[in-house]
Amino acid sequence: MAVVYQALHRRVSSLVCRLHSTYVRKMRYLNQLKEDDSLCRQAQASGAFYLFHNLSPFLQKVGKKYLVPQLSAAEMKQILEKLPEAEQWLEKSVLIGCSDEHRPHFALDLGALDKSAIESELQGSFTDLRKALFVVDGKDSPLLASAQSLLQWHDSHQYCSKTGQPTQKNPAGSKRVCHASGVTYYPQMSPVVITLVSDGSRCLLARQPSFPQGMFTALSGFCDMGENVEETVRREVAEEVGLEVESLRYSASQHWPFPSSCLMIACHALVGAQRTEISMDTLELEEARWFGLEEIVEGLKREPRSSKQDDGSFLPWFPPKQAIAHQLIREWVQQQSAQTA
Ligand SMILES: NC(=O)C1=CN([C@@H]2O[C@H](COP(=O)(O)OP(=O)(O)OC[C@H]3O[C@@H](n4cnc5c(N)ncnc54)[C@H](O)[C@@H]3O)[C@@H](O)[C@H]2O)C=CC1
Ligand SMILES: [Mg+2]
Repeated sequence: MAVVYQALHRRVSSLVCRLHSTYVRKMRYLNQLKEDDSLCRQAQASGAFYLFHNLSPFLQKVGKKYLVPQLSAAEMKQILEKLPEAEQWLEKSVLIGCSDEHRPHFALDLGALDKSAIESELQGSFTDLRKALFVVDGKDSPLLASAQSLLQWHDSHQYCSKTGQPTQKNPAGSKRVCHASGVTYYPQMSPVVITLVSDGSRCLLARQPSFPQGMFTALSGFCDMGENVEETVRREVAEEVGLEVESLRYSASQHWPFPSSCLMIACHALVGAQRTEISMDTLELEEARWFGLEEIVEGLKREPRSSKQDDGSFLPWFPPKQAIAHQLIREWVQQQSAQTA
């Protein structure tokens, strides 16, 4: 009876599944792979693999374009067969998504192998993520960022912080377990607010000494334990530029892999038009100032390369479109342009 019931249940589930959209089916499949270890191991055999070497993604340059190649499990085995424990290597991979046709995608770091040997065999190069994100196709940047963050998290959570014993990852890489203490560790992100402060007609941008010359961006800061987003925005703006936020509006969010997996929560904030005198935190910032609409529009057009002046100074430029700061600045321009039209 139980067998009949299970068969019926499977049939109904598969019928219900077929009624769902491609997106829903894909998300359910990915969740199954995270929960079902043997299904995930089987999926590796038909998977596509993205390669990293010490957290730098593998790219191929074709003409002027940088491609992010996917390798089949068979191609992976060819590369790995030169290693003593080839099978165990595939186990180190982490699940990072799947195609609409349910071909699972994995990322694998081959940091223990000779980098130049792989590069010449596969005709490409392992490229620092800070460069890779900005040269690949827009749809590939979030994939590289999340894959690298997950690999980085596994790399830095090899041991249980309670017992000091090694932790084991599940095949999908969605968690690590310490079998001695029973503690399960899940990949973590740090929430960070990024705020574009405006006084109604100007916006405030700042730079840290570590930024490339001439680059200004919106104020940012990590959320403290126990804070909500509104409290972090108010505190960070007060700390960094000495201003009081009167109101704020959520814009969008973005996963950001630097320094290690942040969830960037982007907001627009308004300060009183009569209370705009900046008192800058010189420990964190090198410069913070108000920008008018015209200067922002010019800055958005400027390439970092063309920012240097003959006298050695730099004209302001802003983060590229892959960074959520760029989106905040563009939204502010649209809002100002609509107001003045
Ligand atoms: N995608 C984007 O458009 C942008 C992203 N960001 C990212 O936001 C991050 C945070 O911005 P900051 O102004 O530097 O933050 P911040 O103003 O909070 O200052 C950084 C300091 O906060 C402390 N801190 C507290 N929690 C931390 C944690 N979980 N991890 C590391 N440090 C922590 C450290 O002492 C660190 O030096 C940056 O790392 C940057 O990569 C910043 C601007 C634009
Ligand atoms: Mg900050």
